[in-house]
Amino acid sequence: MEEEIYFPDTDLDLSFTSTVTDRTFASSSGRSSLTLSFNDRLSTSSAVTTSSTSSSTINHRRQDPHWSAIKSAKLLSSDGNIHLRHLKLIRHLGTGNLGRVFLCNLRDSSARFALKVIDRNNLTTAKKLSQVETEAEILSLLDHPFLPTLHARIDESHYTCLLIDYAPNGDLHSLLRKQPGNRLPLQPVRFFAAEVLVALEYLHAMGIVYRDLKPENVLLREDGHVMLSDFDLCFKSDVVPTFKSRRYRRTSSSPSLRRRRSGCLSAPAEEMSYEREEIVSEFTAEPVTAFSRSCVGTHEYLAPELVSGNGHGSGVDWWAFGIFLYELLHGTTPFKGDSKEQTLRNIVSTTKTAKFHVDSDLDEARDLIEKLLVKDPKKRLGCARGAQDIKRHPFFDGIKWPLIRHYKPPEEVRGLVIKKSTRAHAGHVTAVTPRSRKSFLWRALSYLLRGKSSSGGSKNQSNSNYYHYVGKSYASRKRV
Ligand SMILES: Nc1ncnc2c1ncn2[C@@H]1O[C@H](COP(=O)(O)OP(=O)(O)OP(=O)(O)O)[C@@H](O)[C@H]1O
Repeated sequence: MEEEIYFPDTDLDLSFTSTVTDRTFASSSGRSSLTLSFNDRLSTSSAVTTSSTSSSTINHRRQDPHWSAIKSAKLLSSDGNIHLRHLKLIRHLGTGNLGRVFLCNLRDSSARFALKVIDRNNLTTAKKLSQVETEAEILSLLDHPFLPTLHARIDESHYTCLLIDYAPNGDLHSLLRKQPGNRLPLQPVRFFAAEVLVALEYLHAMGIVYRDLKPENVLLREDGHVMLSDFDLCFKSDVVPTFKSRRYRRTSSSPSLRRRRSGCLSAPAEEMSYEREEIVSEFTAEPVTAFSRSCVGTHEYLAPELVSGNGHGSGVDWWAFGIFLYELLHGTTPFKGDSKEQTLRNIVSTTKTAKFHVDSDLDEARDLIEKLLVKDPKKRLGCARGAQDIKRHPFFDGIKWPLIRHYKPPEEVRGLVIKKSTRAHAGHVTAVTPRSRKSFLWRALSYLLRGKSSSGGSKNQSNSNYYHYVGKSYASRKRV
């Protein structure tokens, strides 16, 4: 039986949070985020304030029990806001740089949340206060299935508390440590990487550069889908969205053909490659003009331009995405040295490159990682057109991006417990209803028929709807 801790109704001396603010990592790695400089922004508010955030306006979540619980609690609250007295603490989940995180639920409700409690009296530097404000500000902007929702911000006495979605499956780093060789098989890697990519794409479209991607910050929801966490190192800039059509030509080979190549069913080399040409309409919203000189992040994940301190933009997230992919597949990071200094030297060295396992199944992963771990950010995949180009890499072939939240999380991963009964209701994740499935199949079929009757190999497709993918599978049957 878990011990229940209630917030006092009147007494605001929440002494349970006042013991430590020094970082004691709950995560298994102890790899800490580094902050060498940051725009200091002081918050002077000390009054009791409670802000209800996006949850009151996010109507597409009305099926979500968390959303309903928050709504009911607000209705019953005398001032329409959530206060600490409405919450029941269940247990301590972990301690970070800024404060402690607790599992809690609303009184008279079974909906569980994570509560990040920051004791402002223990934040000794303006930089830390600024990070709290950054985290709260970024969280308040988010509305995405792979990112947490800020249900309420509660400022009482010297505490700032952020009530967010709870991720009961721990973090990806702890999950990796449970796998043989600390690495995951290819399919789960594709699943987690695709979801993280979509979350980064959304952040970038909002002008947010994340700067702290690592498996420790990829939490896993009850339904096995990801939830990025930790936004205190983010920076925000303007985004000028563009919409352009461009001719896109690609030659690739399918995994099944690669397998045949090595077996007795070996096909002639020219049959291995597919070439397809598409005219794609691309929506790009990437903070390409973002610029910061702050050196923040986690050593093994720092991009060379971050280490050298010459200024960086959103490309640091694509570098980190390359390191992330490498770590999921290899169980370690590619530039790790004996000391943090050596790691940084390896990152900036022009001669040091990532070493890969010799495994033909990893060919496409290797190619993608190499394109992401290009030391010059101008030549790095993703830096010109953002996530679009990464999504098109053969490593992600076959993924129907618009349906990504409906993909089944990998069940064969050791230590990942997916609660099936909640899959259709957890957060934003809803099952494809029979009706929508039917209409999807119908529209896919009619598109296919239209595609067959049209002449020529090039298709005018938008990558922002599923027609693109139906068209792609049709086109990929053609060999040149
Ligand atoms: N929404 C959540 N659901 C479940 N566990 C969480 C949640 N948020 C945080 N945690 C746990 O609490 C710990 C502390 O989280 P917190 O975000 O404060 O710090 P951190 O991730 O260690 O990073 P930093 O110190 O850089 O902010 C995490 O390691 C994680 O295990």
